[in-house]
Amino acid sequence: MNTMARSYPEAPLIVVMGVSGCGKSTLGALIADRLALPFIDADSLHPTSNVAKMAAGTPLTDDDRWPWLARVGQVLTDGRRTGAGAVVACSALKRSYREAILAEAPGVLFVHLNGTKEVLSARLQGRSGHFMPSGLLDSQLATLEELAADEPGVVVDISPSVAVILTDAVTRIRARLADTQVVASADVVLRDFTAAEQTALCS
Ligand SMILES: Nc1ncnc2c1ncn2[C@@H]1O[C@H](COP(=O)(O)OP(=O)(O)O)[C@@H](O)[C@H]1O
Ligand SMILES: O=C(O)[C@H](O)[C@@H](O)[C@H](O)[C@H](O)COP(=O)(O)O
Repeated sequence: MNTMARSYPEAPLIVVMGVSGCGKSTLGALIADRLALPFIDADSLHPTSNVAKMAAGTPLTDDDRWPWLARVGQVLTDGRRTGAGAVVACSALKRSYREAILAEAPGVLFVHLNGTKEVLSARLQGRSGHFMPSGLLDSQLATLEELAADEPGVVVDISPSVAVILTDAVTRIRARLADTQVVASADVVLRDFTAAEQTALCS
């Protein structure tokens, strides 16, 4: 295993963002593993009323999302306070949502998983056992305000395989963290895939 350790002044706080089906849960967990950080899926932070609403095919409103975004901010703040850092999968569709997260947890780096409607639709069609219906994709795309160049973050194309996206994301994150020193109070171990992990991801 090729391992690289680096000291940072603060624990990394990363939000993996984008519309439903872009790969936040899948890639968020893998990015967290690669950066040796805890992973939290913001799907689990929604109140049951939000989940019921989405499951019934109704898009959330700002008023539905604000309390949820506050919980996301709290989880990130906890990651900062404990020194553990955090990777959170959270759609964070609008700039105002990202600004609210940043107000709560300054220093967050956003990783926007960006893809075409065709790719997103295919990924959602292939997913089972999730409360979010694929029919909400249009509303998600209409709500999305893409990560702008003046926001703290990186944009990653989701069309390739999970393994390729992961390598791209981690490379961009490492570069940004090295540039901005946004990260980790303790040593953060950034490791490459083992051969077994590569095989599993590419199968
Ligand atoms: N690069 C990829 N190639 C193929 N399938 C993918 C890729 N990324 C994610 N998936 C699949 O697409 C679906 C949506 O991914 P998921 O992580 O649940 O997205 P999100 O959390 O953003 O809604 C899942 O079934 C997942 O396994
Ligand atoms: O703001 C929203 O409308 C929701 O939070 C949505 O964007 C989010 O993505 C859901 O939690 C669905 O879950 P998946 O993104 O995992 O499909």
